[in-house]
Amino acid sequence: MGDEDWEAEINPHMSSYVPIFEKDRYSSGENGDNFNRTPTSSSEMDDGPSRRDHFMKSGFASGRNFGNRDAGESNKRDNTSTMGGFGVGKSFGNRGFSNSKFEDGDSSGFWRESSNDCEDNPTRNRGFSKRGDNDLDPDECMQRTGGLFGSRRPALSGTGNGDTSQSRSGSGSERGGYKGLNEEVITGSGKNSWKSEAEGGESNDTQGPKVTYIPPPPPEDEDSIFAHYQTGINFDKYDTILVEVSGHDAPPAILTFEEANLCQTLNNNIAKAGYTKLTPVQKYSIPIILAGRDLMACAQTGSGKTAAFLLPILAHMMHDGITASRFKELQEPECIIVAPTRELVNQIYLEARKFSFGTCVRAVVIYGGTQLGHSIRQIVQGCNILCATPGRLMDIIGKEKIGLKQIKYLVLDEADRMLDMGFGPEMKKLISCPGMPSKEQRQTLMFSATFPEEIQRLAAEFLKSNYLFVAVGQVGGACRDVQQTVLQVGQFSKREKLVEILRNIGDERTMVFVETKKKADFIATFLCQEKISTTSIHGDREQREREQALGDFRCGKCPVLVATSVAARGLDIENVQHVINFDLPSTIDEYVHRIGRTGRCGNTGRAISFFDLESDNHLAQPLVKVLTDAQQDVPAWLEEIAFSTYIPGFSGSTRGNVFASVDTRKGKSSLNTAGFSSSQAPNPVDDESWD
Ligand SMILES: Nc1ncnc2c1ncn2[C@@H]1O[C@H](COP(=O)(O)OP(=O)(O)OP(=O)(O)O)[C@@H](O)[C@H]1O
Repeated sequence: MGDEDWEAEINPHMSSYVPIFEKDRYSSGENGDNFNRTPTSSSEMDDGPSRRDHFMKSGFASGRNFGNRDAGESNKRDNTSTMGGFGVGKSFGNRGFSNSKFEDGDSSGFWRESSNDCEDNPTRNRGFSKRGDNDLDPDECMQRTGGLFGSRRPALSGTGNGDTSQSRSGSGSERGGYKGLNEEVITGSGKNSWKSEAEGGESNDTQGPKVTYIPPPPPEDEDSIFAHYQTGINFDKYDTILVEVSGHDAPPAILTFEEANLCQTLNNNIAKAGYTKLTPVQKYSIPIILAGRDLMACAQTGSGKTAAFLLPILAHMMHDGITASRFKELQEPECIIVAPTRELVNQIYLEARKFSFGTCVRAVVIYGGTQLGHSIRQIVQGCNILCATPGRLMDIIGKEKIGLKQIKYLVLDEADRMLDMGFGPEMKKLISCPGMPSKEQRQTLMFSATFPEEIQRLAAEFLKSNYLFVAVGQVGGACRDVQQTVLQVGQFSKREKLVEILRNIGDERTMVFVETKKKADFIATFLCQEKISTTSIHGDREQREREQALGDFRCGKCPVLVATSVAARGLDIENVQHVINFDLPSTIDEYVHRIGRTGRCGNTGRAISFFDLESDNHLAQPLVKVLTDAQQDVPAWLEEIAFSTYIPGFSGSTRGNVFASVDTRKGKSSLNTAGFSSSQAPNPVDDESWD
């Protein structure tokens, strides 16, 4: 089936929809970036762009709201005749949509696509290469080749075009992604190219289009900085969770913020953030970090790990005195925080900005998919805390905008992810960079909700030997505030079931996880056609689109977000009441992170997972374990599958190994059969479904 067929297939369904648009926040002017416009296109001023084009470019803005927009607003959007979205190119063309009518319940077209496309094949990708989604963020994650700690990316090279996710592995459109509105990219050394923006330019003009996106600055007013959501009814239940600290001479936990003895400004900021009581991970981690110890901390999703490292770091900085920010070509931050996805790193930055409000500590965020010159401009204005994704960080270090000599704190958030074979090579390079203080000279902090054994062992290379290990509850366990349901749903019934559930849910915010980028596009389109306001986020979308999608979801404009694993970790979005695993992930760790997007900070949430007997049996055993540990009902059929697929003492099969229940320094973990964690999978391609 060709591109035209796909267009013919989808167009009739789209024609009746006019998607919603916000005023184009990203167009020229507001962020001072003229490069994102299409210079040859007069169409931004034109009337009457086709509805389909708008739909294609809006990121599936909304089914429900279609029809509500006035033409003037939509006319602001680019009206190129190219359908950059689902319509043409490699996105969906040639993917076998023939005979597939969305309405007629015949999903054969889509599923034929899956089976014909090795990138997406849900069956073939199970286990080892389940992450064959290609949904890595090529700018952050260079793991496709090189194996464990071997990356194709030259250390600190300036050759990698740090500005362009596209340049490393093809443009978004080349890679099959949705290509959104106003996503013009400028290549070469034209007047608008990055080369003219940041000194030094780049040597690889021929490598591909430049990314020119400049994210809009976050709001500066105090109310926005301190905006927060309420803790939930189960917040106090955190106190009952067992905490284990291992390692020598751990300082005692604190019970209140006052005991931490933080400076007044920090205390004010904590109060303004609405924090009155410490969460368990904070009670234990804050004194450990204040005592200068290295730490590996594992606590359930949504339980306040970010503040657990930010507050004591800031307290140290305030206490020791830091150099106030001032313009310098080479900045030497005291703290670097790395995280695996752009959205997460941005979120951490906003937290750092909140807690450092009114101090002279300046936090900066840099991440891929944005203009490199913009990152550099942020840094040279002063930088005490640098929040970064690994790819962009290494580029900036390579460009000698960041010196590492002053680093006192190195934080790996989602540390198991940062150390696995996807990001591990970059992290190894980071700690071997010239100037980076040795582990004896710096404080290294690692946080996650999951910590597989072998990752703990890898982590030792980064940590002082006397590091402390804090385990809040079951390491790798799911948050108990999430009510988990597993339904047996075959591939061919999934869409129908999804629509049924979403209609029952109504307008409540729901994240739908799928396994591939193309499927994310497909399901989002399908839901829009079903008049369910939906947007999507995945690694093939332009950064602008990703941020727009997240914004639309956060504010409730699109209450359904279809996502790949790129959104599985760390994201803290108010009011996400439901997570639906349309496709189960390949690993139990990822399942735990995904469902942790709901039920945060003492609030309750629901997770519904479609279990496909054809492809998900390997997850039965760990799923039963996770459900049982979280005191959830376990369906009898799932127990049966788990029993029939039970592998005594299973560890280290090609699917991964048993996840840790304890600090691995205590010896082999006593539990559990629940593993199949991601980290041991040897094939770097496995990581493609990340960012
Ligand atoms: N002591 C506290 N009191 C009130 N709210 C808190 C407290 N600590 C954290 N929070 C809030 O709880 C939410 C979840 O925190 P955070 O994102 O740090 O969780 P996390 O443990 O890092 O989750 P994940 O494992 O998903 O990354 C945030 O909105 C944060 O502001």
